[in-house]
Amino acid sequence: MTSYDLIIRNGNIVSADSVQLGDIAIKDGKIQEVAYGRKIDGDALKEINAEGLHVFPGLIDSHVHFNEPGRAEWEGLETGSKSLAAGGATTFFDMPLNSTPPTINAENLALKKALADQKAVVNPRFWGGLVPENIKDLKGLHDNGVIGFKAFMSPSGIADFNHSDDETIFKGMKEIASFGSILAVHAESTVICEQLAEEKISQGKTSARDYVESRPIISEIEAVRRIISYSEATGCKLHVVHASSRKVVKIIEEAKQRGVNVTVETCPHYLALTVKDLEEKGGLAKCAPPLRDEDEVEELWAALANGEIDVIGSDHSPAPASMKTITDNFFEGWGGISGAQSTLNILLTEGYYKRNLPLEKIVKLTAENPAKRFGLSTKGKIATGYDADLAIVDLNESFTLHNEDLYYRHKHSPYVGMTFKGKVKNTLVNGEVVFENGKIIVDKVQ
Ligand SMILES: NC(=O)NC(NC(N)=O)C(=O)[O-]
Ligand SMILES: [Zn+2]
Ligand SMILES: [Zn+2]
Repeated sequence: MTSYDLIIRNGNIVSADSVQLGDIAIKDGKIQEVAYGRKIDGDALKEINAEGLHVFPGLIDSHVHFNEPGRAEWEGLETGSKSLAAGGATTFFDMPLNSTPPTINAENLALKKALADQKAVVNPRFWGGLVPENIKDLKGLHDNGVIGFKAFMSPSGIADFNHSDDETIFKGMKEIASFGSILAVHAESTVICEQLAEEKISQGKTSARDYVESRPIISEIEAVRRIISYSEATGCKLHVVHASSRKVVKIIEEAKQRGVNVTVETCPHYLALTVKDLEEKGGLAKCAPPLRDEDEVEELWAALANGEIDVIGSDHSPAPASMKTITDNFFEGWGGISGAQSTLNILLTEGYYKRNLPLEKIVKLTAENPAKRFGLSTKGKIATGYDADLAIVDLNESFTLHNEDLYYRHKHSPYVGMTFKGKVKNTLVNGEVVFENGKIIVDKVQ
């Protein structure tokens, strides 16, 4: 009898504090042994020779919108999860909105879970929503295993997911704190964004730059300050998603220092793209908060290097091409970027290669930190007893991203045409190879 299901030999194993040569043995979906600097004895049903390659903990993408049920024509759990696997991600947290019905009660959560069980090729997890109508449903969502709750402080762009006024947020946070869960927020100020947009539009100012100026950094800062105060008043754990600027991160940093239980996410697009890209690529690069200028991008990289940011999530928020085509009015068209497949590519090319961001930091931001923050006790690390969720990467291989390389339902992305260094060769989910030689080789996660 063979000792293991799989042995990965001679890979450079990347953890949050080191990169070391070693072997990894896997059985029953779990990592059985990690041997640094020596060979694992015993045999296996399959061996992968990882000589010259790097083995990362699979990415945990804590922020995707896969739109199913109800809006699968925008993406779907199958295409969305396949794109993650192709990019080295092994777990996703699906946001409660852009699916219909949205995940705002236990019944709707059950619908989404059942579909993910049939279709996802990586591990699915779910956020519940906090909306003005569902305070009474939060506990039921929690009891059914949501990661936490997501609220919008400004309009979400989706009719069946209302944004939360301050009363809702405060009440919701008290409730969420009562069972020890966490609130994730889209933090932009409704007052600032709406009034500035109204002004611009009434003056016929609708360029990319006008759109960006209608959602300024101060609008994020104002909302973040307010929600931090609510967190301090209620004791509710807080996670600020998609911070677009280090100035926002600084506010969160100060709160952390006072002992507030708050973390912050940024996204690959704020690290790889600027307002210029929005001007050039149009709707493909439209999101909210919007892309910023180059100096902000560099500051965000500095914040990453300095450990001020906790998590990188893709905020993959796809839509059909027709909704991403903007001719002259940037206030029209879907706000959301298709990018889930490229997170690691961007961190390696723009981070590791261009700005000396250590591989260890990439592991922290994409695996170890999200696992810790959101209570995935068997994920995020390459260590004995952990789930065998892994990405094997050739750091020396370069490629240019083409539309046809994308697994998304709609094969467009602002990253198409970019040349990346570092290519995912294999992705393993629960010990099973799901992506190999450029192809997805399973139908669903085991
Ligand atoms: N309805 C959305 O998917 N919105 C998303 N859109 C972005 N980020 O542009 C988000 O996370 O706010
Ligand atoms: Zn958002
Ligand atoms: Zn989002």
